[in-house]
Amino acid sequence: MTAADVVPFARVGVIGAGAWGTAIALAALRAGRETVLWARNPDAVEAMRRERENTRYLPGVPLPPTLDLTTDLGEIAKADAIMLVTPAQHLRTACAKLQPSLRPGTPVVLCAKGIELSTGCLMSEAAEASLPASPVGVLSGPTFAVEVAKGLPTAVTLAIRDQELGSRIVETLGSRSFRPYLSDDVMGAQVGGAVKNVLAIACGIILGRRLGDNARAALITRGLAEISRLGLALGARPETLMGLSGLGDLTLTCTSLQSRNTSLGTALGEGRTLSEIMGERHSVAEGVHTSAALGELARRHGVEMPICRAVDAILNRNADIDETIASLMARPFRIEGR
Ligand SMILES: NC(=O)c1ccc[n+]([C@@H]2O[C@H](COP(=O)([O-])OP(=O)(O)OC[C@H]3O[C@@H](n4cnc5c(N)ncnc54)[C@H](O)[C@@H]3O)[C@@H](O)[C@H]2O)c1
Ligand SMILES: O=P(O)(O)OC[C@H](O)CO
Repeated sequence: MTAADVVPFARVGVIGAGAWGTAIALAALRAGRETVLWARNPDAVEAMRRERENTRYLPGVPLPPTLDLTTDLGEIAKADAIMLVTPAQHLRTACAKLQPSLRPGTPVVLCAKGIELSTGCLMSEAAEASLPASPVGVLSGPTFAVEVAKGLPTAVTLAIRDQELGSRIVETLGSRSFRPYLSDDVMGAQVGGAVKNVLAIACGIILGRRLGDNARAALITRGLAEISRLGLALGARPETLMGLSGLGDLTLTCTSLQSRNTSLGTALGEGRTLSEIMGERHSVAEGVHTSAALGELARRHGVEMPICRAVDAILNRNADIDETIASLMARPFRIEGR
């Protein structure tokens, strides 16, 4: 089958009008699709309709009049393909609310990056349990929402088991500025995106403590080793972990203060407390929850993740930053690659 034979879906529904949901809706519109964006808050929908801007989560980016906005999940369920873009901890509830009106066979593409705290489930595991009649895919990669929303060049991984369906989703979302690469490694496409948020907090701490560029490069590299160990234990393919959703997203997130996880880590490193930082923010920093979920998941699979464990200890068990860094550096010397 050539690209010319692949028929894109006509109508895309996007659940979640945070920064990323809004940016994905704009990418779908730019690709030429009818697009409807769902937000749970009627006042937010009213404000977006009136101002043609998502002033709370994606200020400064105009919303074209062709973007439909709704609070009715029934409207979303009529779409041919659905993008699910709530924060990771709310994904299961969103699936449960969507399920009664969803037509069997409608693909649902998960865009959250994280691990469910209450169960240790990756996003596809949580969604497949709630939506047994829907093919579930994953979209992940190095993607700051504002850049996608403005149409700056971006590439992502789109992973789904059914490759024919995957090709249709690629055609549906792909454009001259948004380039999805198709994969069938659904597990692999999620691991990098979830773990990099925790590693980005660690990189931020290093920035905030002014520990230097060497330390950050070491952390990114050893962090990639942690992603790889966990990914392989969960059945991911190495090339996925080295691709856009793995190495690509790790590189982006750990090297930019645009990242909410990196900037949260920086503030921690500068001496602020987690509750102070969280009290000033309304947008999500997924690494906080995922760091707590990762410990148990890694233990269950016999995987060593010392950097992620250190972030969890600092965020969730009040560990002292300098002592935690000192104990990471005091670990026994190792052979690289093992
Ligand atoms: N922003 C980005 O650049 C970006 C890029 C790629 C992936 N992601 C991922 O997408 C997911 C969403 O991130 P975001 O940037 O859109 O977040 P955001 O902080 O911009 O917005 C959060 C959204 O979640 C909604 N929300 C809060 N509680 C909810 C609940 N109980 N049920 C349903 N919705 C709820 C809010 O109303 C808001 O629309 C995260 O997992 C994030 O890691 C974000
Ligand atoms: O701002 P962050 O840290 O949530 O990162 C956003 C995206 O995941 C980057 O790919």
